Amino acid sequence: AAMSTRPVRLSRIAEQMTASTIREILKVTQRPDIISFAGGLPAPELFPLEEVRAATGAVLDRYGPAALQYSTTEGHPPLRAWLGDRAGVPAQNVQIVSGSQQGLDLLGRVLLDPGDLVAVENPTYLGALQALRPYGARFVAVPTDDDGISPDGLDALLAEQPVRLLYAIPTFQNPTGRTLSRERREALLDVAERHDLLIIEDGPYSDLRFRGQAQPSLFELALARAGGDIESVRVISLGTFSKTLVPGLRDAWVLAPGAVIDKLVQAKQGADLHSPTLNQMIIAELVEEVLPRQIARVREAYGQRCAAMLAALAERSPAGVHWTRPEGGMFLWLTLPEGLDAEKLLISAVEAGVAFVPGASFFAAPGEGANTMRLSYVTVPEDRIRAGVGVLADLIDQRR
Ligand SMILES: Cc1ncc(COP(=O)(O)O)c(CN[C@@H](CCCC(=O)O)C(=O)O)c1O
Repeated sequence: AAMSTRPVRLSRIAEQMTASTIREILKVTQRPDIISFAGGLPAPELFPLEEVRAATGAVLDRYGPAALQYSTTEGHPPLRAWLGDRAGVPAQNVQIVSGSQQGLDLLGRVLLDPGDLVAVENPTYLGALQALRPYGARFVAVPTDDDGISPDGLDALLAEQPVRLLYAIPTFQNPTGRTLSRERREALLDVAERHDLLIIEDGPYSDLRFRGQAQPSLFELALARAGGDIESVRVISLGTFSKTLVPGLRDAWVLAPGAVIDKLVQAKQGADLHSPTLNQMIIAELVEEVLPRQIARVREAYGQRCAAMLAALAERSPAGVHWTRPEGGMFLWLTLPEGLDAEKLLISAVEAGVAFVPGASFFAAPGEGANTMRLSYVTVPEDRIRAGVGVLADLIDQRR
């Protein structure tokens, strides 16, 4: 029968899929009056709109119809070459993906077997949990402290459990805003080498430093240890233009050994054939001049907005609440007094016109982090940051 009232039977993988809390909250925060500290959405008023308009014209003039035609899965050659040069790797070790979110999905597909143990920070980026879970990943939390991943804790974990890979955000971590020190990065690589551990380093915020000392990525350190030979590097690097240029063009990349890139290409052929041709060409047009200027602009603005949020929190210092002090990135992480439920707080906060992401969704283990929450300080201007923090502080104090 072509028609039926029986529900369509979904796959077992589909059954394991969950919604992204951030994406669900974003639907609510479309209301213009909402002060949203929820999504890690870059400040829209800082987008290089005119530069994108000019780049689009230049690309269409230069490439004509080819800019709108199918293109190769690996990605736009000038963009891969630029990224390869910047990372010190051959262009064939650079794979363009439609957002680092697609990079996570494709890496899950080519690296994970059902049941594989994936070590993650606790808390970690919920989009990684969402991307990897359908491939059968079982998550195990790496011991972390106020300074991020504990290399000794990871060493102990690896001695006990057959971890398939570590997924980490060492620089301006999502959701905590923490950054691993240089010595922890070195110690982490020592532990990884000892256990032959594969690391996926996700670094969307690495360029957004507004305080403190710049740190080399795990990938850079591992490439140096390998004498520049990426084929023997066991850190796969994810990067994106979403946080430094614009997120809506969905342009990001993966740096990996050739064997992984070859499989990513095949997985991507099956997923979407290639990333949008025009978008890649526009980004390639912007990387030389506009990107450095834009990075300087957003660092300045985000540093001011972070300072505004920290000042508002310090001023109101809601009783029993503590928070992280990021050196860069987009987020800070609040821990509420025990017993205070951030998901309940969100309901009254949205009624009062403020949104944030409750922390529980960032924990791989269910039931953890009920009294935690993530605040993004980049999307709204400073006066609305102060107002929004005031509303949250009042709600928290009322719940004391
Ligand atoms: C650690 C980490 N890895 C990958 C991504 C996805 O970035 P892409 O735009 O796919 O390159 C992100 C972006 N996460 C933001 C944006 C999600 C925005 C959204 O779901 O609309 C957030 O946590 O709010 C990230 O934080």
